[in-house]
Amino acid sequence: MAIAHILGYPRIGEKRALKFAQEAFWKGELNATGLQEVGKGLREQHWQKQAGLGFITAGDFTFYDHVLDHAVMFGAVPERFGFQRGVLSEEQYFALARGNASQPAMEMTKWFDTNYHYIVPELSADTRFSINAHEFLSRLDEAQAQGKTVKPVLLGPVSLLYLSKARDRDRLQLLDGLAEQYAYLLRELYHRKIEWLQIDEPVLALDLDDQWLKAFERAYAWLRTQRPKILLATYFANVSRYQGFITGLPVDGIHLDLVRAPEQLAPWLNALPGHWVLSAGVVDGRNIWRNDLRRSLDILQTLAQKLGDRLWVAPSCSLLHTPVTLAHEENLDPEIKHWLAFADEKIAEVATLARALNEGEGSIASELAASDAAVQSRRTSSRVHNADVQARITALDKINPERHRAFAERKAVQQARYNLPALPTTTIGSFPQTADIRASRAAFKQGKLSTDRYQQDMQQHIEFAIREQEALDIDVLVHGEAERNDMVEYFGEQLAGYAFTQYGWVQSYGSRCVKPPVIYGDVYRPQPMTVETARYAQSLTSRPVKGMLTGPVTMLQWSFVRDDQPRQSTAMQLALAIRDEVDDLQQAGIGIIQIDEPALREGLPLQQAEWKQYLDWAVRAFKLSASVAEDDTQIHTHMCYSEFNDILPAIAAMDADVITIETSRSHMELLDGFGEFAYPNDIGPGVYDIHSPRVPTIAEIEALLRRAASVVPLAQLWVNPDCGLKTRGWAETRTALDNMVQVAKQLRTELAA
Ligand SMILES: CN1c2c(nc(N)[nH]c2=O)NC[C@@H]1CNc1ccc(C(=O)N[C@@H](CCC(=O)N[C@@H](CCC(=O)N[C@@H](CCC(=O)O)C(=O)O)C(=O)O)C(=O)O)cc1
Ligand SMILES: N[C@@H](CCS)C(=O)O
Ligand SMILES: [Zn+2]
Repeated sequence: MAIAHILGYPRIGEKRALKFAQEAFWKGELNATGLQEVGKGLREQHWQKQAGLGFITAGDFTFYDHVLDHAVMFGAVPERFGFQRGVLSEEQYFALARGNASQPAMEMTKWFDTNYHYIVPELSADTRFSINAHEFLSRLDEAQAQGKTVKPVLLGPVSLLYLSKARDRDRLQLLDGLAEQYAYLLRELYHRKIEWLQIDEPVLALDLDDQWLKAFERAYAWLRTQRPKILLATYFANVSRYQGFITGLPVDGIHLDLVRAPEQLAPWLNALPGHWVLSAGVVDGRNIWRNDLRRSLDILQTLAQKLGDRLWVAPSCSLLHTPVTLAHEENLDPEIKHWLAFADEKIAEVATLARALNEGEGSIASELAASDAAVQSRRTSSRVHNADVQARITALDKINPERHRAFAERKAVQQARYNLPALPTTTIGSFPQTADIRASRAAFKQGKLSTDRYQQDMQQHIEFAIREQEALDIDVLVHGEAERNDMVEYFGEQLAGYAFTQYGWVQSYGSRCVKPPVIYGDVYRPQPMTVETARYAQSLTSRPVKGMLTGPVTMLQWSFVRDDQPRQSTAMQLALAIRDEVDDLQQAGIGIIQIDEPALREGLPLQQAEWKQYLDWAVRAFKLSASVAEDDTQIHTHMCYSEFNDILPAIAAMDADVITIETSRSHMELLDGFGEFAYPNDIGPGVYDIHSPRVPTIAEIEALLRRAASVVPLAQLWVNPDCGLKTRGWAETRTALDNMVQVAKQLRTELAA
């Protein structure tokens, strides 16, 4: 019997019940019991949806982040919070993720190459791991009460350690202490008669040195006896190069991502130990396309002949990265909707595939026919293919990706045009997305507010933001992005080749979600997207207002993308669409234009051997979008949420006139890279951590700016926050920016003296 299962299910609920409960709890509008009830209800719902599978998966739910939950479960709560060992209250748990009055939050960073962010465990020489699995086990009890076979999931010890940061000690020295605690937990699961446990070791997707590979041997040696059978789950890459190590581990099966890395199947089939199961991840857990069941079945049937009962069928990775269900999507074009599968539909797909293996292809005749029809319609639909876009792409080589003149000459003409002071101040684009703004948009979307009224509302918010910035005496203004639901979705809604959903939410971090739009066809820009708004904002002030665009790589990275052509082909189409907008903005008199690329680093392949190829096309896409700018049009770009030291040459090759980049959260660590690599153009290292409601003091901002000035020549330096301010409130934003401008002015005076 082939078994169908999933590696994990989205936690947020069909209509984001988790988000609303979390935020109500944080506002004091819901108590801890109420919050726990919402969690319990969601878990039950998620298990019911998995009822047709061979297992229901437990341990994948979290009230904030699963990496944080593991740190808490294994007793790695940072001492600085002063919490007593043992079970944390809900307030204490959230304090770790979000900070409290006395402590900043734990660090948050990107989960591999996804748009999900995890909380980075903080370790030190004093860390003493000590298991407290009360919550994990009580959720396991809940799952078992569903009357189904339960497969719990854990993040593995090596990945947990690798993803942590240790202040004053080599993390590997902490490995045995951690693995020992895992062994206690596994023993408990064994006594509870759990037959299979899934252990995720996603770091196997990365380039690991010998030390880390040996860490697997050492950690898993603790897990040899008195434990359930272990399915070692890998995803996001080909892991066959570590086969020698992996097959030596005391586990009982492996999950492979056969969507991202189908080429690893053959080597694995040859090397699979005789008693291991193979969980074949054939349904795409990172994208929303309906599975081509016939194609999957071809692969699976060959596997089944060889493996028999040792074959499991699964999505490629946890379904955390897909929206929950298509069930509530009423506005999607029916043809396009027919091409899609969200988490619930993917569960049905793996169940269908397993049924075909167990009961014969005839048992899924109607599902196969529907899948064939969807494949055929997507392949031939006129919605997908556009001759004009193809013609432009064919002629791509005729577009010069370089600006007309070199940076130094451009800088001179731009300075002549704008006459900005030394250390110019600016912000990154968004100002607080207030409840007012969101309520207007919600009313507009529900048809309760006319287009005219909505636009008037947005203009009022824009005018408010402009006046605030003038009062703060900022040099280069922004319109504040009030009209944007999201920096990617907003453009996706206006570009041809894109579809967008009503409830296709995916968790980004904590309670924050994004609704990635879907690129289903050739992308082009039917009409200008931001020109009227930019023109309006500029009409309100004599100071320059930056036009604000999302760049092609970020549009690609934060959308669900076509799987019927290479990513880079879609990136070039996006680049041309943005290029058209840059040109229209400059024709409309907008002389400073920011093309945001926060996801450029995130899109970097997980394995270094593939970096160059990616960076070549990603940088080219950005340059194509920007090179239409005249020399006196100043192109800014912005990056955040990542560490950039390893790609500084590629960032420099983008040749933006100014880059504003997140640095304050990491205490300007980025600037260490400047020792070896002198960034050639202007740069604004962030001096205000916008992730925290805490207002940075003048002294803090000054220290950061002085640190920046010790590495970057003053003539190249801009002063700005780390990122946009959409998640902040106006009161804190105003004070923080006031402090920032004061510091810039003070340093300017010092310079002039
Ligand atoms: C910079 N970041 C972004 C990433 N990815 C993106 N696609 N976009 C990004 O900006 N990745 C890295 C980071 C991640 N950071 C964030 C930060 C903040 C959010 C966030 O605030 N998300 C919002 C949803 C934003 C949105 O789409 N808003 C819509 C709909 C608002 C809504 O929920 N409306 C309610 C009713 C209105 C009300 O009364 O509030 C409803 O529809 O029910 C809009 O503004 O129109 C969030 O709430 O989670 C995400 C990632
Ligand atoms: N312009 C965007 C960039 C976020 S990364 C903003 O300010 O929100
Ligand atoms: Zn940003």
